[in-house]
Amino acid sequence: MLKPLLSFKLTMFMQFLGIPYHSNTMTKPITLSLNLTSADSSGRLATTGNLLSRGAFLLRDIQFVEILIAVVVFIVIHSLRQKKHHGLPVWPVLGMLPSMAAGLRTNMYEWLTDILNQQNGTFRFKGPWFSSLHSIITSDPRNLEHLLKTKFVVFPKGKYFRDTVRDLLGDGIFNADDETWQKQRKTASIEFHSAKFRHLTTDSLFELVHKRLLPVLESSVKQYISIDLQDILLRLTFDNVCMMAFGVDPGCLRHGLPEIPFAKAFEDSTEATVLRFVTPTCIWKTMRFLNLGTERKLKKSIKGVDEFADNVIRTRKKELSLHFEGKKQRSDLLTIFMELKDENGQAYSDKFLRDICVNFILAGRDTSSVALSWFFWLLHQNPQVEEKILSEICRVVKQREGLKEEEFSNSLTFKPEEIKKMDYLHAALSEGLRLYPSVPVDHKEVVEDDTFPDGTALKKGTKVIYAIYSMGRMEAIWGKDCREFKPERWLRDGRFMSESAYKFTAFNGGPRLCLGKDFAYYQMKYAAASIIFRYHVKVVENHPVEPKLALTMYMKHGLKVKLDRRDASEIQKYLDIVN
Ligand code: HEM
Repeated sequence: MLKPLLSFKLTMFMQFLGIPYHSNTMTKPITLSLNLTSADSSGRLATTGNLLSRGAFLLRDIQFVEILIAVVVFIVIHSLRQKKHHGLPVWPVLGMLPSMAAGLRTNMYEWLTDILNQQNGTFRFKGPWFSSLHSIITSDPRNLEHLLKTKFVVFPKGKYFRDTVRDLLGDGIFNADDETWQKQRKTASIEFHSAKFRHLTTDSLFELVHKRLLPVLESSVKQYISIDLQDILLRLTFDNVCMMAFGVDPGCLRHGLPEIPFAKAFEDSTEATVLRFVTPTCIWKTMRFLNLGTERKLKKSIKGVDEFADNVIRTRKKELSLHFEGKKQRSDLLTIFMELKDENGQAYSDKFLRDICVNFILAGRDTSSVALSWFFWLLHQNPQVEEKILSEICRVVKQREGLKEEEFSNSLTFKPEEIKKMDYLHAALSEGLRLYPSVPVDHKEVVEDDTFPDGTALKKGTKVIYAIYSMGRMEAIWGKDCREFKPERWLRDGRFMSESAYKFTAFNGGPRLCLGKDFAYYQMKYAAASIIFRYHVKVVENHPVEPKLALTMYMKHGLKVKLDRRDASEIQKYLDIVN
């Protein structure tokens, strides 16, 4: 890089003097002065003077070049030496951006994990001068407890996060702080714990699994074709969460797997939003202003999301205003929030209602489906875990009173209390989430000077990123076998034992602990048990599996699998074992 630049400069000056010069013949200054003396003998004094001054200029220039080389070498060595202290080289002007760019081209989360491991769990990312990328990145459970619980008020989501995702998430729960957040959290929390809402969600899941998911899977078996399991699971959870949020079934999961414009718009908008986090703010804001590139895509996809939401809100308002006698009472979030009033006694605006629903869809759609995708991939590599899950399913169902053996057929359905008893499955899903958390990194902002328990000083305005993915791969937290898939680490005497939320942060912790955690486990366990009981899920050979850079941890190339139906003798084997 440096050599061509210098040789280009020398070539220019040689040409200026009229001396033939090739970059590979680094002519020494002495040779040059000899040439100048021989030119003197021709008696042309003016030319000689000219040449002498040109020569002096050249010598000065060569000194300049040498100084330049020395400065550049110094900068390179100095920047590289910073790696020891800061975890990464720190370049003038660009800070750590070149290393981050390289990290983005590989597996970003593994790249981050390596640095955090070298830096004892916390490091300071220095972005380019005047950029918004400076931050503290941590995976230390002590710091997590401090920021998520002990000093919760000092670490809100903050202005940077809110500004970055506002176009998509508005003032919805994921993107709100203070009263706006509290209000939504309180209402949604009451709702999530109400029996009516639980029935709505479990009933809708039951219908989706038995009337849509299993028939779609069965049809792939009959046709001997492979399917993208991640896509199918995303459709399942999308339909399920739209029922919870809007009370509307978009019908993504059905035969033929149709492309639903709302689902597509939703996916595109989350993808384009996440790119803002790795782009200096001034650049994406300029792109947004000029309606260019990813910002143009974002604008278009948000329009698609808004159109769907506006339509549902308008229809629901009309429906509620009619007050049909004897009409079945709806218990979705949209209806609940529509019936509430704000602090001035006014109904919530359509925009706010849209924000609430979009945030819940984001919360409930991508998280459980990507968690299940990674889980099935891990099962494929750990068949002994799959066997233990199947054995547990058979043992739990066998405890049913008056059970007949023919019930162990393709039409078996699980009862909610049976799902609860499946501790090993619960442990296996938790283990999957430890290694592949659906939200791999999360973000906070410091609103007053503070210090982390590990001694890191935090200035007001600092951004803090907690690396949930990396936490699952820290020997200091999980021991030497931290990279192994071992559901047993979650069990004591066969019972599931939960871990501290600051060590296992897949569901966040403190006052902002995931509101849908219990439902998510139920949903994942129900879907997983229903699939595992009927099929072996085999990942197609050589299918590439790697995470995609997004708000949630998608598999970049989906999960191509082929299903094999389990035969009755296999189930019988497990029934005999449990007998
Ligand atoms: C495996 C499944 C899930 C995982 C791993 C998960 C994880 C998380 C995480 C990490 C957060 C914190 C996000 C943040 O503050 O930046 C969160 C918040 C939240 N989750 Fe979940 N989630 C899951 C499923 C669900 C489901 C199914 C729902 C409901 C439909 C849900 C509803 C929420 C809500 C409403 C919040 C916001 C809480 C708040 O800010 O007060 N989640 N979840």
